[in-house]
Amino acid sequence: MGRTAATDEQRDTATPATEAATTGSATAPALAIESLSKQFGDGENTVVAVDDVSLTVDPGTVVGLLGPNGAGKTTLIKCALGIVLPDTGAVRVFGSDVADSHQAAYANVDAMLEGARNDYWRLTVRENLRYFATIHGVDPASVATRHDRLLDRLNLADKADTPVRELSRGMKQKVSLASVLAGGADLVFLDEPTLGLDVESARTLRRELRRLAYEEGLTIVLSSHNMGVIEAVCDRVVMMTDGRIVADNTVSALLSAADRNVVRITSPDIDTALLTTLRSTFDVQAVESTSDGTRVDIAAGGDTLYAVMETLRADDVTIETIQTLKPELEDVFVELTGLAPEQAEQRSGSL
Ligand SMILES: Nc1ncnc2c1ncn2[C@@H]1O[C@H](COP(=O)(O)OP(=O)(O)OP(=O)(O)O)[C@@H](O)[C@H]1O
Repeated sequence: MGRTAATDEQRDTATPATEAATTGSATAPALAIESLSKQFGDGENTVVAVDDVSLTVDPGTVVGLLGPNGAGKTTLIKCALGIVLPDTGAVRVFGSDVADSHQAAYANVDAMLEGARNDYWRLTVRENLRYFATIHGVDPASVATRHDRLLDRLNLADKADTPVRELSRGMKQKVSLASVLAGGADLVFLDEPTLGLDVESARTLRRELRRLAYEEGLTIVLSSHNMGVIEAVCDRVVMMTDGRIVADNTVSALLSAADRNVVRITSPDIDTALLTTLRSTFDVQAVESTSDGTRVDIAAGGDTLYAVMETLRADDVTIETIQTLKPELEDVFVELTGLAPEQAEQRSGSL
């Protein structure tokens, strides 16, 4: 899977250092889920949470799971982690089938579920990192530099010797993430990692996730309702609804495939009669009065733009401004999941 969807934030942190991780010796996928299904309850109360899902994640990539509430994201992650037993299907982690060798398969895997993990609040930040490295079988002294860098990058260095209980909620969450990364796992699952963080902390965290993937070859599977996070951090987006995958591609490929090119035209000459004509001929999506005249948004895929221009010319309309609005990930999400736009807005607003 290529990294064609690099945002500015991604480019800031991108280095070629992890090419080996994605193309070199590690030939097995970091995660391979094959035909996995999981249902809860029985009879009339049966809920099919995950329905025949297959997914392969390459080492050193960041894959985002996006979907409305109840789509099956958490269940899929829990099945991948062996916390929930699937009804059917297989999970392989770096080539090891988790059914054959549970302990070995998960040796280099860690997770932060539901935006937090159980850090020890009486311990200091650094003690937590050392503790979680130890339970991963890593001598904390051997990863002290890594811990310093993590604390530094997540702006926690000056809190390193402070007990976690004395930190703000956002800081606690950053400690949770640092703890997940402290043991040097090669694959981490992060469920809503930026939930509840302020804008600056969320940005810091996104940057660090990108850096860890690009520079250190960390593989990240991340679930979030926040499309800004998904767009900034992920190489690839997997959209789920009703337990199934409805899209699986790079952000840029999803955006360019979206059939939602909208042209925005502003003119003082657009009157009610012309608006009626436009509405009856085209897909007029919004109309607004501005200081430069009336502003109209029209869906303009294919040759529609030419037809719109022709209609305006026939009415002697002088155009003040014209621009094309690019589709956003949210539009693709709405299109593929069948959600109402306001539902998607609520989701993307919850940083
Ligand atoms: N332990 C359980 N018992 C019964 N039903 C469950 C259980 N866990 C999940 N479900 C159901 O499975 C479906 C998928 O839930 P899941 O939590 O995986 O979705 P999700 O995409 O993570 O949703 P959200 O974005 O709200 O976290 C839902 O209908 C949910 O109610």
